[in-house]
Amino acid sequence: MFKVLISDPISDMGIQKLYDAEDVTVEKKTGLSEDELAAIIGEYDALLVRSQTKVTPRIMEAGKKLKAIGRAGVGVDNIDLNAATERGIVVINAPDGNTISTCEHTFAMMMALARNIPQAYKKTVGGEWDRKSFVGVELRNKVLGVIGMGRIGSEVAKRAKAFGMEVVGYDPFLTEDRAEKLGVKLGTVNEVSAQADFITVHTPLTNETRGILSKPQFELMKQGVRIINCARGGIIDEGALVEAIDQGIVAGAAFDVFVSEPPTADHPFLNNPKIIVTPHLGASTIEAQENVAIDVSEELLHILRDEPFKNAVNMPPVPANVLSKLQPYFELGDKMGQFLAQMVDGAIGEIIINVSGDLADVDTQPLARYIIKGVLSPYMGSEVNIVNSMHLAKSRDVKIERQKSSTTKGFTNLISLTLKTDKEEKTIAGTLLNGYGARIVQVDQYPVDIAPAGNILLISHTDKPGIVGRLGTLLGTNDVNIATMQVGRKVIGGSAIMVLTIDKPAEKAVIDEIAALDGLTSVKKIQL
Ligand SMILES: NC(=O)c1ccc[n+]([C@@H]2O[C@H](COP(=O)([O-])OP(=O)(O)OC[C@H]3O[C@@H](n4cnc5c(N)ncnc54)[C@H](O)[C@@H]3O)[C@@H](O)[C@H]2O)c1
Ligand SMILES: O=C(O)CC[C@@H](O)C(=O)O
Repeated sequence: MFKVLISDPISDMGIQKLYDAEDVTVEKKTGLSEDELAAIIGEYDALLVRSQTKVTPRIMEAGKKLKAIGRAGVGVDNIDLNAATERGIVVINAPDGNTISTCEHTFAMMMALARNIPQAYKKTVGGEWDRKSFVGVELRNKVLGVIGMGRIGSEVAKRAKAFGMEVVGYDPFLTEDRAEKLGVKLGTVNEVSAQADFITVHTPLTNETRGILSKPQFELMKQGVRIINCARGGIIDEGALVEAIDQGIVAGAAFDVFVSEPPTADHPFLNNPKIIVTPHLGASTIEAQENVAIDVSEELLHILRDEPFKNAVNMPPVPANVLSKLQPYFELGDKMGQFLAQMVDGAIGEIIINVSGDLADVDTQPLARYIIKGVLSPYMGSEVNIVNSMHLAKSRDVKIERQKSSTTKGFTNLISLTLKTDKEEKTIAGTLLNGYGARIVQVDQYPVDIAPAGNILLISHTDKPGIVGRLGTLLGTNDVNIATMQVGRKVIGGSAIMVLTIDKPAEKAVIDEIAALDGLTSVKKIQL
């Protein structure tokens, strides 16, 4: 008999399958402190949570029998995934069940914003009959900017079309084809910022998306733009938004999520009459809570019964003989993926992985999972992992090709990675060097020797005197210390690259200054 503990309020209808299962007993104990949970978790085979329970390494250490942790929802920010993976605990989530509810909440926020409903309600119930202060705007014929066109963003776009809005969207995975099918015009973040009357964000919170709408974007926006965030706090810079409201650029904003939740009483959003707020209610509908509970309960039963399951967000088992050959290359593969994903421009359409040497003797799928996780993680953050990376890439129509070849170019083993986007095709190669560890040994056609870690600047330029000096001076002036520097070229005076590792990330303004140097073709900031 398996024992399942439910430690957050979760829809009873949704977990009926667990109650009905003859091989499962279910106990509900909500509101437990970490101490209380740690004291009892040892009895249970599975734990089912929403977002309140923090499943820390200590809880997992105490959960000696734990086989699975289920999250009734999308974000697994409250579960320590590394600790779960280390202990072989499968973590599953329910990514689809709350899409529509969150999309509808976004629309509710957009309409409340357009018609000042919360503000008007407050005055009316306060006894005032004020019709002059709350003249709104129509959605029809307005431009909606959608940043992040995944599950929720795409549903929002569809509904906006029905309201007669024009939609302009940005997502690194949004190809021309898919955009056309959705009736969405493609744009960059800055283009979306400049064109939209309403802007809504639907990305995860990652290094790339943190502050994706900040001061420079607000400065590009139309006077009177309205902003909505029902995704994650921090995607829109909270301080810059308040400033843009004060400057009259932003007419109003609607937020369901905050950098820190719940926000403190002095949070600037709470006393601003132009900002409407809800307490992270996107997924709070009867239907969504039922859907996510059904999805996660079914998956938990599969895991407990050793049946195949799909929505794991951490690690699957790999046969020992395959693991021993591939494991040393997992981290390199992940870093190569992150490196190349930050190097390319455009929407990724194809990932080609080529291995040679001993690595070619085994099934390289587990390694490919790490590489693809690396490729997707700058866009998807902690949502992507080695269990779901292939699935996520394929579900976004990204073609994956695994090849084997006999050319190791003098190395014992070589991994070569190519990304094809709608704009370009780029390749890097990496290996493990005896005594030196992981190295990227080729970037495009140039031989290099880069440890894939820390802050890297990758610069394409024309090979001519003075560039290295000007760049060094510029970085020095901006207090950016160069740790290592390499240059590579094909012919004297031709195209060349420079790879610098620097001691701290370069600010956007510094990158812009570098890009403006005479002779430079491109500069890419890579963070590993
Ligand atoms: N308010 C709530 O209660 C609630 C409920 C559900 C989901 N969410 C949040 O909503 C967000 C979207 O959820 P989803 O289910 O649509 O996820 P999803 O994975 O289907 O879509 C996210 C999209 O963001 C894109 N993206 C990643 N980096 C980007 C970047 N730099 N610029 C533009 N786009 C980028 C991805 O390519 C992907 O298509 C998540 O943050 C999720 O946690 C909030
Ligand atoms: O209401 C919840 O459980 C949070 C939902 C949402 O933020 C998610 O990531 O699924």
